Amino acid sequence: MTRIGDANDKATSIQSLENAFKAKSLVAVIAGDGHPLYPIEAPHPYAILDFFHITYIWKEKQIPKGGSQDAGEVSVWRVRFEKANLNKPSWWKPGYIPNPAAVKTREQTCMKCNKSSKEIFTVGWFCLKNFCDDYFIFPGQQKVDVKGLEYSSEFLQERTPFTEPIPSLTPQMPDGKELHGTEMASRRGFVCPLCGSCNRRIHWNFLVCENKKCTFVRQAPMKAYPKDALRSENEDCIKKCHARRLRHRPNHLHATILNSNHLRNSEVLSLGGFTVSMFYLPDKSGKIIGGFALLASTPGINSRPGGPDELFRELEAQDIGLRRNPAAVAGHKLEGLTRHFQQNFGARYKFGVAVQSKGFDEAPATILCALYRLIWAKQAVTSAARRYIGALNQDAFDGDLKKITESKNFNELLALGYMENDSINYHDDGESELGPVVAALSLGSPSLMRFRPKRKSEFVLPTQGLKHKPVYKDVLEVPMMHGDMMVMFGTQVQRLYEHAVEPLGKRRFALTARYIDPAKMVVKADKKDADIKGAIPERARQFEYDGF
Ligand SMILES: O=C(O)CCC(=O)C(=O)O
Ligand SMILES: [Fe+2]
Repeated sequence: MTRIGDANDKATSIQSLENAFKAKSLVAVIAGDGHPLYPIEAPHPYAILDFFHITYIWKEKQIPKGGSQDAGEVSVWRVRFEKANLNKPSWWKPGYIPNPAAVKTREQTCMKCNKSSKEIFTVGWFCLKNFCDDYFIFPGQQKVDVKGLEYSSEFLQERTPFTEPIPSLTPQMPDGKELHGTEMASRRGFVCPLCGSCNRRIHWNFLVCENKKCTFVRQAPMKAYPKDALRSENEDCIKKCHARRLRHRPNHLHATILNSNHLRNSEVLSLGGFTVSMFYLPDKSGKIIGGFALLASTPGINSRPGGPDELFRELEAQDIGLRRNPAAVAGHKLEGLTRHFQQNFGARYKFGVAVQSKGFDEAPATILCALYRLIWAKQAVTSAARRYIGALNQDAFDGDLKKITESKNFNELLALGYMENDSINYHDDGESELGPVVAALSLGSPSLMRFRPKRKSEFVLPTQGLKHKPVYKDVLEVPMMHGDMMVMFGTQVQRLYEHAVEPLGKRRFALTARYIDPAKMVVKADKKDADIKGAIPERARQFEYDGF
């Protein structure tokens, strides 16, 4: 890459550095291992140097690397960082201790702009203010020859004392005593107390140093999430959703219908002990292609033995293997992890992220108990949907929809853990080997689930004045409270809609069950693996659920 024009003065990066310079702020400097001026071999892909302060910012002319002088000069920003604590040895330059008072660069005021500039080059002084007519011109009106400019030794050796207090660069390890384990301070990364490496919070129940040469591991068991914290999160969620529902018509019992034109078909019914809100989702021609059901739980259901209260308390006390997995540029030094923590049970569910999987025979009772609740929910919701569409004209729904009740039992369950501020962005559950029904049980903190049509759905709705407007915004927003379940049905729903989940609290589990068709798996070994891992063990029968 060769720079062909002057650097932008308004870029946020230079503006923030200017602000830090003016405010005399401390800046923690992190160096990547690709830097050609590293005086030692870089110990990590990214290494934290120290706290620095900015002591000079100027714009400098140069001939772009790889270009010739004829190609023209360009101006680039330069920022001088000096280490804040000059008495502390620098690990990247062993043995070097600078003398703060040794040298001072000469400064001179420009006759043209009346601003002072440092004499930073060996060739002598000239104005360094890029807005000045005399910028890069010696006082005698002679242009500075940009080729071969060298910084003066005074400028290189100058040191500016930093007189404000310098805090520690190392944040404190999350304190197991005061925290319950899923708040921001716990979910953030940590600095290894053994080797000093910076680490990401990868595992739900323990901390491990990512430096392969280090052995640091520390258990981080969750404390029981306080009941009153859950209560107040629930109250806040109910208030927030209630206020939003009132702003939209029709005012639905549980959900916010953001586009009533779009969601014309909905009903509320009772299934088992649950109040169930059914929303039937259309394609662009208005035909129902499937739907979404929210099964709202009750305190009675939640507190039954083996019910959501017990499941939540068991999940927070156990280590079921939840971890964050590489989501972006896996294996690269810029690798990004999923926001939420995952563990796959049963057949392996392959989506954008590779998640570790355990067979149902290895699954704890909690998972199998949740699985049977979801199997019940699937059966109850799809039967109700079949009744609803059965009463409609044949051309009001997609023909394939009748098959949903015949779809196979779930053979997979993905457990997700969300800490404070974790979320899952818009996506579909539409991988080709997936069955048409997906069901989830929500435990702990409340959350908001949102649905919107995808661009490819080509939805257009007539709006006022008969102009037609595409719809890609949320059409439905549903709170999922502790103990609630949701069911999505219809393959086309996943093709034309996407959903996102935003937890509104600090500890939530979502257990989502699917059917993954081994016959559609390309690799033979995967099919066998799915058959074995997805078989529900006999001992799980005791968890069969009746809807109450
Ligand atoms: O967190 C949830 O309730 C559901 C998450 C989800 O959409 C998924 O697992 O695909
Ligand atoms: Fe999903």
